[in-house]
Amino acid sequence: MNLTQREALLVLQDGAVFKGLALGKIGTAGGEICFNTGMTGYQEIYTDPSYYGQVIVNTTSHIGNYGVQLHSEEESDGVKIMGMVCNYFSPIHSRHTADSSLQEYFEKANIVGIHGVDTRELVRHIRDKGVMNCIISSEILDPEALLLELNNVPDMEGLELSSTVSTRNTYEVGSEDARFRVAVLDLGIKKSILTNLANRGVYCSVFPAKTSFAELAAWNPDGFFISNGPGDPAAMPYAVETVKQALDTDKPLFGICLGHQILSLASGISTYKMHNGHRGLNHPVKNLITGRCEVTSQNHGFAVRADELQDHGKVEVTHLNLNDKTIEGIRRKDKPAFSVQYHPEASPGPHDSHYLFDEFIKLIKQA
Ligand SMILES: NC(=O)CC[C@H](N)C(=O)O
Repeated sequence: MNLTQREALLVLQDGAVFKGLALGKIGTAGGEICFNTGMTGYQEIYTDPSYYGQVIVNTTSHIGNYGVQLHSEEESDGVKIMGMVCNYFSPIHSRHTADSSLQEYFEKANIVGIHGVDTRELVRHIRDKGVMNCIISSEILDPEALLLELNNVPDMEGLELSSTVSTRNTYEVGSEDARFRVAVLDLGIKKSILTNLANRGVYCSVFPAKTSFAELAAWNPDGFFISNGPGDPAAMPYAVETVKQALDTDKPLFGICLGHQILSLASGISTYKMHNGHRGLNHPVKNLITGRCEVTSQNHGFAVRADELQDHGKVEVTHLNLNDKTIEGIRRKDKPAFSVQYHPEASPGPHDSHYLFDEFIKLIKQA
């Protein structure tokens, strides 16, 4: 497949302009600009619903070179990012199991991208200035006009997005004869989380984001799972309320990423927007209980406040990020509930943290 040599532009909210070439669909797209440093797993990243509303910069030097696999490497029912920026975009792919090229995949999903951008320069710029919105276009090549368009891109702070990407209808995953039943609150769940639960003998019922606690409880679960997802956790009082009520049952509860932030909010700890998020596959995290270091997969732009966790009567910190000491995991002292900010399902990423799923099962068995 040949790429066009059509020009494209990336314009940041602060007026910085980067020139490149078009990829994917010809068009215009805006969102919050985020960089992911992972060297593999681009398809899992593009289909992770937590990236909804965001334009992804892949800092790895080659993108597209292994094509895409239609179902096995998708983390949801399709591409969820708003747009993509990279340095070298490969028009050809070589992997005998690939179903198509990334170019074709993006065209079908209506995703606009730009390649040939010096991603090192771009990331240094965002790293220093902090996270901001951006717009990419292969149809409007006037920076001033794009800056005006950028005003229509909503600010991520205060934005509720889970109800847009969550399932419309409740569905089940796993075998009905499984040993345990877990009610999953889908705030934008990745498929591999459900696979990890089902592989451990869990029958999951996956509920839409705005399902009331009464509906979850009526299914008579043995435990609750609160998923990852896009947007600002502080804009989701409905999910915080559901988690508060789930905690009152004293049944085991496990949260990942957005789910971790919601458990924190439900426990009286606030969240904040980070200067830049953590997105990549090699973030070192210290498990404070075992003293071990885990190499983790991460994708978040908000975090929970460390100062509010000091001497907190009901919550203790279980995991710390070794790069910047941000909170990576908590557990309730008074309830069988815990959560992590990073992604133990490791898709894409290292498998160091799979044990957390086992710990959830152990809590359910004990209960
Ligand atoms: N992966 C996630 O669940 C992301 C959570 C949240 N939207 C954040 O950016 O921090």
